[in-house]
Amino acid sequence: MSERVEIVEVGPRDGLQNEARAISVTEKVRLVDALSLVGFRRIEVASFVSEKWVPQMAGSGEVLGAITRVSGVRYGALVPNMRGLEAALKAGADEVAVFASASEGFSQANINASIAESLERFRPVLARAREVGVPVRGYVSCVTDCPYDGLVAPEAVARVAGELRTMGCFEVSLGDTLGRAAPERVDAMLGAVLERVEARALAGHFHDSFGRALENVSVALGRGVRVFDASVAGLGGCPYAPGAAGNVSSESLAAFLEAAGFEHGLEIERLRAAADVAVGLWEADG
Ligand SMILES: CC(C)(COP(=O)([O-])OP(=O)([O-])OC[C@H]1O[C@@H](n2cnc3c(N)ncnc32)[C@H](O)[C@@H]1OP(=O)([O-])[O-])[C@@H](O)C(=O)NCCC(=O)NCCSC(=O)C[C@@](C)(O)CC(=O)[O-]
Repeated sequence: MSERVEIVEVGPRDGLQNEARAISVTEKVRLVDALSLVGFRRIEVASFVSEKWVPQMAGSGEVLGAITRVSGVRYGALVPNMRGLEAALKAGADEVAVFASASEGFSQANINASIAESLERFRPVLARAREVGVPVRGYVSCVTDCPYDGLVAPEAVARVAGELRTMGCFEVSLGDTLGRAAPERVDAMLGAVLERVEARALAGHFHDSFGRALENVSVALGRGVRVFDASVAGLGGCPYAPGAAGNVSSESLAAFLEAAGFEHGLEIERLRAAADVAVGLWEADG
């Protein structure tokens, strides 16, 4: 039997947070419901951040309340602080994610805090989530390149990833936020991170601005990473990373993994149907 690689669907969050127009709760729910039938074990559907900072994620509580939950699927949400965590718990998120950066410039631009301040902010979030039995994922953004500070040193990524893991994150997702990473730099970054975090607790999160995301997935597979984030129809980007395109598309990642001899557990026809729903959102965008 071939080895399993998990694709974590992040389109409803990472994708829609960057859309130009306001997407209604009904439209978001339609997309999540289509994705729920595909076979993903985890779908990131919400973000409990300031509506002033990211207006596109308004209504996240309503989205979590209105989706048709499918057994075996964990529905996740981003939380930047305790307030976000409490809102996510109230809305019934099955998993939450805190998000840090390996570069100071992006940390300030994205969450108005230094890296050290952000990690301190996350400690009580992890403690409270542990109390109520909700798993916490940790993101590290800008793992090779930062839109404000330029190149990021592998050791800086390893430090933040190690802190998040030590704090209790069950998984650390390494984000090439700009989609600018060259495979050899991803390899060097992973070499440093693996000194502190075991491969089974890592995920790869590659944006595809320059068409190199799948090469970077390949490098990470070679390093033992077996979880990758992807976005249906390649939706997305980050409002605080100018010029960044969406994540690698879930469809191309599934095809790539299949060709490389891995099992992903997704039903391709249903994935295509969900991609049609996502493309419909763009078309409505004009
Ligand atoms: C962290 C803050 C809130 C700090 O924002 P701040 O201005 O420093 O802090 P604040 O405490 O003064 O809060 C500002 C306002 O937000 C409210 N507020 C405070 N907390 C919350 C909350 N949880 N939910 C809702 N509202 C909140 C708070 O009440 C206040 O409202 P006001 O008094 O002005 O009316 C802000 O910077 C923020 O929301 N940033 C989020 C930015 C974001 O979501 N970026 C995109 C996601 S990260 C990403 O895309 C990278 C990733 C994960 O995909 C991986 C990758 O690709 O690299």
